[in-house]
Amino acid sequence: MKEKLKVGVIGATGMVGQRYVTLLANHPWFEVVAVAASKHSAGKKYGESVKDRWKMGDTPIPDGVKDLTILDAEDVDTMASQVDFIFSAINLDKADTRKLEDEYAKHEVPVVSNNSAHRWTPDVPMVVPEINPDHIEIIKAQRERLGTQRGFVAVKPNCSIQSYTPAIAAWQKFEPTQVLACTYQAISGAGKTLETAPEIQNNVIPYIPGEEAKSEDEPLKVFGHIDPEKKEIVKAQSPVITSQCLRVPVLYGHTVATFVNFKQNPSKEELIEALEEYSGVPQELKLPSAPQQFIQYLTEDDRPQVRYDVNFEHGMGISIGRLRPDKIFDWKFVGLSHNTARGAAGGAIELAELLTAKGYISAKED
Ligand SMILES: NC(=O)C1=CN([C@@H]2O[C@H](COP(=O)(O)OP(=O)(O)OC[C@H]3O[C@@H](n4cnc5c(N)ncnc54)[C@H](OP(=O)(O)O)[C@@H]3O)[C@@H](O)[C@H]2O)C=CC1
Ligand SMILES: N[C@@H](CC(=O)OP(=O)(O)O)C(=O)O
Repeated sequence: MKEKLKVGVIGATGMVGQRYVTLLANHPWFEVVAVAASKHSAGKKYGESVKDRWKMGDTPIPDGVKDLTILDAEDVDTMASQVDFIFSAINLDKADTRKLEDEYAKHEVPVVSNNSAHRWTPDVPMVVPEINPDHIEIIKAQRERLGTQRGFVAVKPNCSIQSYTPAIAAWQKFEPTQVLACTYQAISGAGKTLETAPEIQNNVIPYIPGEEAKSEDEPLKVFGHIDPEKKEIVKAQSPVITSQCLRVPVLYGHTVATFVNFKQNPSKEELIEALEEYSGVPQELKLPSAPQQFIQYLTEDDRPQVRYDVNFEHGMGISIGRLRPDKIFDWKFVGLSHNTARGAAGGAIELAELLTAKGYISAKED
C-alpha cells in the first residue's frame, strides 16, 4: 500500500474507542486522522478529554491522536470529508446507531462497526474473518439497496461468542448438533474497569442484559450463507445453542465452559488436530492483525487461564483447553478470548484489513 488509508473513529473516547486508537497507533495500512464522540466531548482535544478516563492501563494515549480535536459524531459531513472509512464504537440506542451508520454509508464512507445495531440487517455481513470471510460479498447487494458506490456497513459479532464459535467452526466436519455455553465475562465488556465497577469486586453477577440471545443466535449468522436471489445472509439451522452469561471480576478476557454434541463421533486427537490446523483467509493473506496461530490447544489441566493466556497472539488468538468426554454431551472444553482485542476493536480492525485486501475499502479519489 502506497499511502496509509485515512481512518476516523466514532465513539473514540469510550472503552472500545480507546482500544481502537491504541491498536491503530502504528498500523501499517491505516492512520487515525479524525476522532468523534458525543456533543459533550466535541471541540475538546482528545488527550485532554480522555486523560482522566483512560482505560488502557500503561499503554499511553498515542501521540498521533492526542492533539486531534474531537468531532461531533453526528456531524457526518465533516467526518466524511476527512476520511476513507470509519470504525464505529458509539454507544447509542439501536435505532439511532443504525440511522447514523447508514448516514455515513450514504455519504460514501465505509463503516466497520462494533455495535450490535446492524448485526441482523440481512445484507450486512457479520464477520469473523477466519470463519466467514466470503460473507463480505453481500456488500454488493447492500450498496444497491443504499444506492452507494463506496459506502456500506460491515459488523463484527458479539464478544461472548468468540471463545467458543472458532472451535465449533473448526469442528464443522464432525457436524456439531448441540452446544451449551456458559460464559464468564470480563467487566471491560460493560465499558468499565475493576475500579469503576465496585459492584463486581468479590462478586459474580448472573445477568448481562441481552447477552444470552446474542450468544445463542449470532454464531448461526456467522455459520450462514449468502442467498444470491434474496440478496441476504441466511442463518444456519444448526447447531442449536443454549447459553448462560455471567459477569465476573476480571478486567479483560471472556472465558467459556462449553459442551458439544456431534453427529459424527470424533476422537480427542481428531478434535485437537482440527483446532490446531484451523486457519483462514487472514492467515493466507497475512493480514497485519491476523494471528499466526488462530486457535491454540493447551494440554495442562489448569489452562486456559485469563492471567496467562488472554494475550495469546496479541489478544487475537483463541485458547482452548480441558477437552474431555462428558456424561450428558459428547465433549466439553473451556475456551478463552480477549474481549476488547479479538472480541471488539481487534476483530473489527482485522475485518477492515480483509475488506481492504479484497478491494471493498480503498483510498477516496479526491
Ligand atoms: N466493551 C467491550 O468489550 C465491547 C463493546 N462493544 C460495543 O461497542 C460499543 C462501544 O462500547 P464501549 O466502548 O464499551 O462504550 P463506552 O460507553 O465506553 O463509550 C461510548 C462512546 O460512545 C460515545 N457516545 C455516547 N453517546 C453518544 C452520542 N449521543 N453521540 C455520539 N457519540 C456518543 C461516547 O462519547 P462521550 O465520551 O462523548 O460520551 C463514547 O465515545 C457499544 O455498542 C458496545 O456494545 C462490543 C464488543 C465488546
Ligand atoms: N455485552 C458484552 C459487550 C458488548 O458490548 O457486546 P455487544 O457488542 O454485543 O453489544 C459484554 O458485556 O461483555
